[in-house]
Amino acid sequence: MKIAVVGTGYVGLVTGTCLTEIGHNVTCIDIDQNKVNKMREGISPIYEPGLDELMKKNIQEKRLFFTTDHNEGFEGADVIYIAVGTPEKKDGSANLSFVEQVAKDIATHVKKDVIVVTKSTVPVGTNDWIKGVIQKNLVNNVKVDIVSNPEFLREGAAIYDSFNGDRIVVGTDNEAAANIIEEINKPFGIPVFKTDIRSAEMIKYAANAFLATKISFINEISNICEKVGANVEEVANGMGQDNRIGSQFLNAGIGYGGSCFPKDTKALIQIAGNVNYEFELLKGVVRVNQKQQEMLLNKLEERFDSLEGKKIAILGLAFKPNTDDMREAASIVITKHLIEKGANVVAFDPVAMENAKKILDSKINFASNTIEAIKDSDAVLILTEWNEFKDLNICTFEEYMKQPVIFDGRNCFDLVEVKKHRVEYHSIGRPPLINEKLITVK
Ligand SMILES: NC(=O)C1=CN([C@@H]2O[C@H](COP(=O)(O)OP(=O)(O)OC[C@H]3O[C@@H](n4cnc5c(N)ncnc54)[C@H](O)[C@@H]3O)[C@@H](O)[C@H]2O)C=CC1
Ligand SMILES: O=C(O)[C@H]1O[C@H](OP(=O)(O)OP(=O)(O)OC[C@H]2O[C@@H](n3ccc(=O)[nH]c3=O)[C@H](O)[C@@H]2O)[C@H](O)[C@@H](O)[C@@H]1O
Repeated sequence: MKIAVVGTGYVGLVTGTCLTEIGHNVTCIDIDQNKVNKMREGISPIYEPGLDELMKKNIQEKRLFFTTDHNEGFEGADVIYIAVGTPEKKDGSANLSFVEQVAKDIATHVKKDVIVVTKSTVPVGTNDWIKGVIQKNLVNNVKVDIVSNPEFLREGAAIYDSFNGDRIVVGTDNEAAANIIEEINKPFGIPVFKTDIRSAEMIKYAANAFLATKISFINEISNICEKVGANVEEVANGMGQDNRIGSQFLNAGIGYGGSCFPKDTKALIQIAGNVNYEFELLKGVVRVNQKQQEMLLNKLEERFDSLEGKKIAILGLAFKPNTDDMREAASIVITKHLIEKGANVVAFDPVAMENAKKILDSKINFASNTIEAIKDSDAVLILTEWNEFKDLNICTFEEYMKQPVIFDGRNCFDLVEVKKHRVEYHSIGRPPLINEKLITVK
């Protein structure tokens, strides 16, 4: 099958590359010439484990191509995937201007019948609107079918998820188009769930909102655990063993970030609001998440008389491990606050430093490794649970910090292990550990 993918971000590039891996011929189109130049060399512009290797292999086997020219990319395509961004507007609703531009480009350039598949996360009703935009601007007399095919991959595990997803959702009012999309995806061996377009669009928002709800729920439980002397990890473990609840997405921390949960929860509140429905539960989920990002800061500020001039080390800047994505990362809010309080902030992240430097305060110093970041610091804040940090021997904090006061926003360490060391350790939803022999200043 000859396929064009428009937009080569996390979704488009991974989708395009994985479709070539199962034998399709794919041209990826992006308006960013620098990205396209890199990708032609088999270099991914984003950090995603395993992606470069797959790209190089399929470029070599002449199945994967890149261009900035929509006309060239659409030439002969049986199917066109839309995978451009749908970022948040100021009012929380989804910005559909990139999608609109692609719909117009499709209308201008397609010369044969084609199926347009929307992978981007778009509000309910958008696929009908896309169809309208294409029909209105269509230059040639061709038939265009529309399919909603929302994406469920996670950054950092995108290749794995593409080959091991739980389901592929195909929403359309045209059975023949649904069958073709099912056939394209057959080699992945993932069950296909066929439904109508609006339900498919809603499934995507409902799934993300539900996962976000699980996170905010466990974060609220963690805050109560701290006050009543319970341990949130034990609680999540005990809850998760009930199959009706499930053990995933019950890790308490400093809230969810990333390019999707924050924007998609707010967009769903808007979608509901547009039909005069107040999604009270989801509004609470969003509020709890904002509050949770500040929890670690509150602990830090309670612990020290002043942060003025204190050296605070930040371990982890990306919104989660195995990605260089800084969108809506908790580190943005936390470092901003520390700088405002006059702290001397030194940060380190194994892969997100380049992106972080572009958006974080210029007063932040960036270290080139963990030791350099924590050396002579008054406190360390762990914001991303990279394995590199989880595997640290606690002795490292004792050895290098001015005083080993640790604020762990991702519960990276086992309390039994921490207890063996002369450190002060604050985590999320678990009792603080303060070694009696440790003398620290406030
Ligand atoms: N990032 C993720 O993990 C997931 C994202 N999604 C959804 O998928 C969509 C894409 O997300 P990301 O891949 O993160 O976006 P992104 O922002 O990383 O990439 C979008 C790409 O589209 C390109 N672009 C914009 N307009 C274009 C045009 N007219 N023609 C060609 N290229 C154009 C941009 O240059 C950029 O490279 C969003 O709707 C998002 O909500 C869904 C599931 C997972
Ligand atoms: O629509 C999307 O873009 C994607 O959003 C999420 O994927 P992603 O944002 O890549 O990352 P997650 O692993 O879901 O983590 C999101 C945030 O939640 C936080 N999280 C996750 C799980 C948990 O138990 N606790 C928790 O705080 C993470 O630290 C991170 O900040 C969904 O998991 C994907 O299914 C979806 O396709």
